[in-house]
Amino acid sequence: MSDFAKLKATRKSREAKKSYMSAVSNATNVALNNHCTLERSDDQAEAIILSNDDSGMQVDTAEAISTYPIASNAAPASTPESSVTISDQAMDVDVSSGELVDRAGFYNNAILSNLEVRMSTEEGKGRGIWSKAPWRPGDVLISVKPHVAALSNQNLETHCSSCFGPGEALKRCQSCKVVHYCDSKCQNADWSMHKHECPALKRWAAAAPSSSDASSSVAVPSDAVRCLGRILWRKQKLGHESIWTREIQALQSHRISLSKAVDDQHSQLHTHLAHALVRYLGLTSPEGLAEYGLHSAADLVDLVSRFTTNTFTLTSPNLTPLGACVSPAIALINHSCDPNAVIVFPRAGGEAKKDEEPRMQVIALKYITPNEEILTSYIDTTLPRTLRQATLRETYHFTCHCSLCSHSPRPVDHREAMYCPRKCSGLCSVPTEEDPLTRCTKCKSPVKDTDTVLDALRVGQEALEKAERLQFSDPKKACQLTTNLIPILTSAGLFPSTHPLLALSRLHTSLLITALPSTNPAAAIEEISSPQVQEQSGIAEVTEQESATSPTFAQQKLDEAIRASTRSNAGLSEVLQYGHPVRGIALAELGKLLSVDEPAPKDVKGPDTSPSTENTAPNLTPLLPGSASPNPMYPPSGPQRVRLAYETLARARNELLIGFGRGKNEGGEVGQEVRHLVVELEKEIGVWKTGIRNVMQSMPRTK
Ligand SMILES: C[S@@+](CC[C@H](N)C(=O)[O-])C[C@H]1O[C@@H](n2cnc3c(N)ncnc32)[C@H](O)[C@@H]1O
Repeated sequence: MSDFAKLKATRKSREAKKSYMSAVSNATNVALNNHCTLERSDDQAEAIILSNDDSGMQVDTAEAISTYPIASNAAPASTPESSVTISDQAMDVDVSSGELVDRAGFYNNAILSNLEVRMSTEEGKGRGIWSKAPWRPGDVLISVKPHVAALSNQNLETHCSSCFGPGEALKRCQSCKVVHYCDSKCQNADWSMHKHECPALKRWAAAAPSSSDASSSVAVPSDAVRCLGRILWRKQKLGHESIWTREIQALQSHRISLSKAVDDQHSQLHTHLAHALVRYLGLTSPEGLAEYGLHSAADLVDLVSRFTTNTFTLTSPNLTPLGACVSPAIALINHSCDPNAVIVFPRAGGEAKKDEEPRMQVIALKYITPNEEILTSYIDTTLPRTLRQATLRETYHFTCHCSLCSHSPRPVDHREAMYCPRKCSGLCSVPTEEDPLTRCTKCKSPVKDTDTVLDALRVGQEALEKAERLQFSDPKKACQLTTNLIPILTSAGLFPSTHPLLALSRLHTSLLITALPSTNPAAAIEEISSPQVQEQSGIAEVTEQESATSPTFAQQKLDEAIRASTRSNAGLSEVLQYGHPVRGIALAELGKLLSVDEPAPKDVKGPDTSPSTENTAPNLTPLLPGSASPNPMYPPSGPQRVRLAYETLARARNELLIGFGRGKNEGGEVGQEVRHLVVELEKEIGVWKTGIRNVMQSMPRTK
């Protein structure tokens, strides 16, 4: 076999790339925040009959929130006016001194070795976790199985409800027909919970308006309601004095803040959850709640508030949101918009360690010194300060004073920046309604056309919200929106990491990847030439389809996805810390796209014989310097593309080794997969080099 043939053979052996593509396509909705944003499900909460009785138990939580006083055993964290309630039954804060007293003895156990729980000196911040030792980026600080977890409704059929892994041949519970498991081992592991959940799910479905349609959204309660159900059943089983229960009881609650804002969306969500939970438990009278240790409506609201304040998004190893979970130890970590740690679910142990899943880990993102507080971000830190602050206030009831919120990055925050109007290569802050005057920080030229920029920002935000809503129900329309809006924002001069341009670029990338045509030529030919298709669709349609499955079309779409992914990566690298898991996943996604066999490569001039650039960063800027226009020569084709794929994946691996943990973790499931790809590409590049050397040696020497 000639070297060229060998090369082609290597390229063919990368057929497994189709699975890379499906892996890539799955990352359509990467979670940027660890804490869970809970949504209402259409679960007939309104149908619950609100009852008041003499015992004072009331199921209408909205009213309860404003009516009921603080439970007498609740210990305010700092001052009596504090809106924060922590540790009632756990009694771990001495009310008079405000000191943390670990009476239950559960915080400083093995989970927290080289870490400790302390009371924050900052007003209202409550407890937090501090480091007792130095840590390096990529170190695993905490590794636990959550106390409870539940898949979101859309993942119930595609993932195992015990180990939370994906599966193609999952087995459905015969009785409730809702949850699925890999096998009987997974089912047995979940049985102690599911035996309570199963009849509750059946009861819920039977009461749903169209109970015949088990897949309808009203037939299954939301993940939040199912998680809350699991908390109460487990609490009942283990006893109210067990450490497990006391850890849940010790979670921080914001019930009092809710009472001050009964009409806001967040309070409505609480009311809705409380209603739905009562119904899910099948309770007909309020006394029924007592068997779960809830003796007043205030207790119920406290439980829901603890849950919403301390719930995390359970994600796949590529950060796709899968559901919700609660871990009291990890929930002790306070927030910063510039965090030194992240929370991930790396699934690093593969099949062999499946029974330990889902494993939730806190990973150091930066060097951490002893006596430094461990801080993660509850929200998307690519957002500008005003949006971050609004989300934190609304959902977590505090004002963030982290370094990023107190001192805006100088000279310009890249989350709200635009290019100099005179293209001097400097940047300006984007204008705002309140502060329309802005100038280039380098040449001091003012931005004159502020209305155009303000309009672009406004329509960009509206389009983003609309496209996010449509991304699953009507992805084509969502893609149309992102395709139309991105050029408007870039021509207004916005910097790639500016909000909402970055968010639109990321959504656009994931929509393009999901819509990629099959890159398998065999499949494409089959679709074109199938007589059935020809008969049914008529010639005109076949021609249309032909173009949609032609290699040239596939190449165009692939290149478009690569350009979009490159633009997203360029934006993310401006605003996220090196090694942030979102950066690692986005880079891996780009590397995989670049490593896909080109369906219709451009004229391949010959192998890239340039020296290895393993340690240099690939050029991820498809933009012409100082402007928002894409470089028309990007992406490269042939061997240059293979080399770029190799460099991008090698760089992704380095970042994944931080974001998903070094050592045994090996960057989690995605990091391990990327390592295999890097090795394959290295071999391929080696074949190119050998081929070139052989060709050179066989050529007659010229004097
Ligand atoms: C998940 S809990 C964190 C642990 C909590 N401090 C405790 O004592 O249980 C989230 C709550 O902690 C408080 N918190 C977290 N980060 C904060 C910060 N940076 N500043 C002020 N309060 C914060 C807020 O009350 C927030 O709702």
